[in-house]
Amino acid sequence: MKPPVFAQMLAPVRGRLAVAVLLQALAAVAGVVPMIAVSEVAAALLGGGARPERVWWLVAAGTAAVLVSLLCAAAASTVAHVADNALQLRLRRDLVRHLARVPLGWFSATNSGQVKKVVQDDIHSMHYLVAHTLLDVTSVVLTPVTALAYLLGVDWRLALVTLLPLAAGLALFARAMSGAGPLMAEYGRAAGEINSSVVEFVDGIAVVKTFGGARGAHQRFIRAADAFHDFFSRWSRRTTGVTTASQLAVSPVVVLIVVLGTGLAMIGAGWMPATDIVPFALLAPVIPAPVSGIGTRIQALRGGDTAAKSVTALLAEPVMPRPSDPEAPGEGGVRLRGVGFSYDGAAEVLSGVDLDLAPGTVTALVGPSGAGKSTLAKLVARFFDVTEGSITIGGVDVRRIDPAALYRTVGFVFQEVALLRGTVADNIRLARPDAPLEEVERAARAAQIHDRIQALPRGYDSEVGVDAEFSGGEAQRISIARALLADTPVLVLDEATAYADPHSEARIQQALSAVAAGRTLLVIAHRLATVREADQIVVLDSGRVVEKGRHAELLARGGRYARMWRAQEPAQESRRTDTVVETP
Ligand SMILES: Nc1ncnc2c1ncn2[C@@H]1O[C@H](COP(=O)(O)OP(=O)(O)OP(=O)(O)O)[C@@H](O)[C@H]1O
Repeated sequence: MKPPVFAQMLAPVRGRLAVAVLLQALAAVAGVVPMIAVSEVAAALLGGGARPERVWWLVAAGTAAVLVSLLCAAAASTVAHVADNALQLRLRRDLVRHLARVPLGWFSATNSGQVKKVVQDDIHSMHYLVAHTLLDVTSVVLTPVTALAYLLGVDWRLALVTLLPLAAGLALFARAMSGAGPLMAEYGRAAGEINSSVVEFVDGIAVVKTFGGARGAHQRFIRAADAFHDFFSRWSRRTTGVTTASQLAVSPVVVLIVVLGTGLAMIGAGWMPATDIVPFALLAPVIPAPVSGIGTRIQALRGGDTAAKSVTALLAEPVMPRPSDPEAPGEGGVRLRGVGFSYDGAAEVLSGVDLDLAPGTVTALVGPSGAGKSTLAKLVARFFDVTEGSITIGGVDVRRIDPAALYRTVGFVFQEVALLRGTVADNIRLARPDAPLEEVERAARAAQIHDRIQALPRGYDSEVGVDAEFSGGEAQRISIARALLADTPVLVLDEATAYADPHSEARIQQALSAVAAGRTLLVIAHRLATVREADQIVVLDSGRVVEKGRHAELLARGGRYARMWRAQEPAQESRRTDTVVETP
């Protein structure tokens, strides 16, 4: 049988955990000693002829054992928590180090959710396992074993009888759990269905209500809740009886009835002295007690193992190879030769793309949705590595450039702007934390956002999310200021389509014109009106370059671009006054 994954993960702190488990074992054994002492005292007193000094010795031993047990348990918990801290620190460091090396493009919304779950929830599950469950299991096993060992010494026959309720409890528990695997999977499915229908309902409530679908979405939730209820009723009907019988079998009353009944019969038959019943009355209920908490402990161990598997899987995500002998990116443009790319190794998203972005020029990428525009743009900033061909900057392959140097060379302005917690100035300074405020302001002015920032209560020191809230268009202009300050010679930008307000849009376009000055710009354009003046327009379709040229040339050619232009023409007319991304 393969050892559980968490066992391998605990290897670095195995020594400390062994010490913690040993201390807990001492605590568990010492915890039984006072009960043994009391039963010995009681037996001695009941039997008559007890020597006072023996009784005092027993009292002293019992008291000392209580102290030892408490101290050992506290020490075990401390050592386990220290081990847990060390493990968490190590895992978090490993995760951060690893995540810094996976391709940037890997961080899609889904994967970011996965990272959040692993770093927060799974590491927490592992904390529970390392700092609590292992010690808990140790005492739950050793306490009854110690009690049983003592009782075997008193009277082995009656000691074996104390095992009967334990055996019955375990057998009933096993019966309740037989076939639980598929049922647990069904439980997971039913609970998941409820969760997703609630999320769907809440997330989409505006859309759902506007389009009159509230009833439908509501129905889905009600159906999921009903299904969960049905499942739960079936589960309860199937297991409640057996689980209750199992709990009853190990309850102190039943244990005492069985053990004392048998004991009294044995005394009556003259098989054992009457005083020997005392230790059994005190210690027998301890023996089957662990059965009542077995379910939660198995659950905790399983949870820890599942969490360890997720952490292992995240640590196994392929990383981007780093150049062993990196080169500095050369001066000059960006060149793509025979570029092919596939996300899954099967479906080709890009193939045979040849493209030259001459220094200081604007290249617009256009094409239908899903043509591969964003993918191509991301390859330039090495969010992923090409599957075929090569991308060079100033003659140096991007794979041979140190990532930090690459990010100083290629900047990105996304449609989805991420403003981080911190001051507005820090947000603009992201790439150059030491940039003086004058430069920050100059960038903000060029990005058409300076006045808005000045109007905030604390100006550039206002905190995003605290006393600075920005609209989508404003946030985009901040990200443009960020790109201006970063001052990368190559800039990739995903043109915003979301900001329909003409005023905001015109200001974004002005800001983009400032960005274009003197830079090699690759812009993903959704509206052709914004790229009329580009030095080069590249039309992508199904991952291939189907046309390339300037606006007038492409129109005159009457091909794909001309058709797209005509299709968008009414929109172009209404936006004719827009500023475009102009060549400097
Ligand atoms: N992270 C990803 N994993 C797998 N497939 C992806 C991923 N991102 C994009 N794709 C797929 O690659 C193809 C090209 O997508 P891409 O986003 O590059 O197109 P696009 O031209 O930018 O589209 P749009 O204009 O709609 O943004 C699509 O079929 C898309 O489903």
